Amino acid sequence: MSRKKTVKGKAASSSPSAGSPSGKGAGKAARSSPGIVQMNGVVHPSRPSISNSSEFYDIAFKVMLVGDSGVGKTCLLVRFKDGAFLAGSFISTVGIDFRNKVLSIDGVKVKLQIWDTAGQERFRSVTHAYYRDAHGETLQHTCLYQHAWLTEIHEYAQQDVVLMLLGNKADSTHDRVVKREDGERLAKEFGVPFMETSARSGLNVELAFTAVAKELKHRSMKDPNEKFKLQEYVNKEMKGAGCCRT
Ligand SMILES: Nc1nc2c(ncn2[C@@H]2O[C@H](COP(=O)(O)OP(=O)(O)OP(=O)(O)O)[C@@H](O)[C@H]2O)c(=O)[nH]1
Ligand SMILES: [Mg+2]
Repeated sequence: MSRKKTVKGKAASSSPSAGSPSGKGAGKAARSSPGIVQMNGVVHPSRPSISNSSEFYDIAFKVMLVGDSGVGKTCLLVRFKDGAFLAGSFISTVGIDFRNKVLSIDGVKVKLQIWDTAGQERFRSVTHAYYRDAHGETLQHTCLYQHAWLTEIHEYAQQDVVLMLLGNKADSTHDRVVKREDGERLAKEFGVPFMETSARSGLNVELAFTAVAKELKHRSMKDPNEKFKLQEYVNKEMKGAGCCRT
């Protein structure tokens, strides 16, 4: 199989240890990501950004993180990409940003281009424009609004998009808003896989993205000898909130 090279955008090269990853901030500075430049939250067409860091891959997919503001989308992405937790004050994402990560799935290099969207209502029209090309989506939920998010995905995303519902902040009874049973019930209602995650402890973060990558790879390669059931895989691999998987 021929290998392609991935070029990361500027967003992928920023350091989380700086405390303010790309995609966060007051929106004063211009930053670039593929095809867009964000300036004070306004999106303008542009050329793709150039970076000297690259990695080979076989297939690529676009995954979007969507959900209410403050549920931990950016922290989940930073945990997955860099293995770090963004402690400190909450800085809401302005517009949209992305990071690339290449996973090795059953010997195939799968590149996930993960888009971190802004949960704030005022950026919703920006997010809508990105749904169309997304192959996978993960949702984080704080409350009953998930019905609205799922409805929105059905309206704007491709019909066969891979969905995963995540209940983040499983490490903290204080910070979490939704009980596990409620998350499970909602996921069942919509027929999507569900798992609890924690960007702080790392619980199930790798698993969430790997499961989506496996499902996408399985669908795209259509290997009749390979059987993969997303929900079964998640149920088998998932760790409880009491555990410490990172
Ligand atoms: N306890 C705990 N706190 C978390 C976790 N994930 C994120 N947080 C905290 O929740 C706050 C919001 O996290 P973000 O990742 O910035 O939230 P977001 O969903 O990206 O928000 P928007 O960019 O506004 O859409 C921050 O103060 C984080 O430190 C987690 O797993 N556990
Ligand atoms: Mg954010």
